[in-house]
Amino acid sequence: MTKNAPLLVAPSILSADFARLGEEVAAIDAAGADWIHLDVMDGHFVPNISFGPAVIKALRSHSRLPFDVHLMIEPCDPYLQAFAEAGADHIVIHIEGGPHVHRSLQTIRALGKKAGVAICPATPASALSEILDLVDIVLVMTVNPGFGGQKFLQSQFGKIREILSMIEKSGRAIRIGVDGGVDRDTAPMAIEAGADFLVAGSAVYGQDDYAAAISALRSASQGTDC
Ligand SMILES: O=C(CO)[C@@H](O)[C@H](O)COP(=O)(O)O
Ligand SMILES: [Fe+2]
Repeated sequence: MTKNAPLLVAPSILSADFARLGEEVAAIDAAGADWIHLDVMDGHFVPNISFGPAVIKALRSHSRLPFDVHLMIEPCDPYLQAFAEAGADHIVIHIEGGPHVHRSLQTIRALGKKAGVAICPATPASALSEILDLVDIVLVMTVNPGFGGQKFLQSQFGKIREILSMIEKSGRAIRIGVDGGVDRDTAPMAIEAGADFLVAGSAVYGQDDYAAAISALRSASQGTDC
């Protein structure tokens, strides 16, 4: 966990009831979420299709919480402005999403949004070394992106630790989160390794009581050294 960073919980609406998305966003806001995580999938970078800027724009009026938009699309550059205008507060792109990630991060910052980079399980931490000065958020994928409800890959713990150490050396206030398979069993280990925010889809929307589910994840930081 990065210094002085309280643990944040970002439920992913990928596991929400898509027929009632507005209500589902308002419900996790009321249940104590810190950020709303919105997974955008294109059927090309990942083998699934979710939703785009029009849906995000329609959801914007249902919560004032930061919209944390995880773009699993390739290319992303032609759409960054549309996501910014739709109401994204954070735009998280993939380090594997194209040859010009540096430029895409510059564009996100120029749009006045927090810039994030996500890293797939097969990509080493060292891939981040040349762009860390441009990011506010690092999202470590603890599943292969594309679907909710997958099993947390414990092989990623070493990478979380390595990225935390890179962040500490940079001296910048960069948030580091985990995404995929996060639940009350895996959250404490992810936090112990260095995560300071948790993205969780099924572990929140799969429960009847969203507030209890969020609070169970938040309390996962108790009992760790953080
Ligand atoms: O980005 C992704 C999947 O690609 C995630 O944000 C999922 O939505 C997380 O779902 P769970 O693994 O928590 O069910
Ligand atoms: Fe995600």
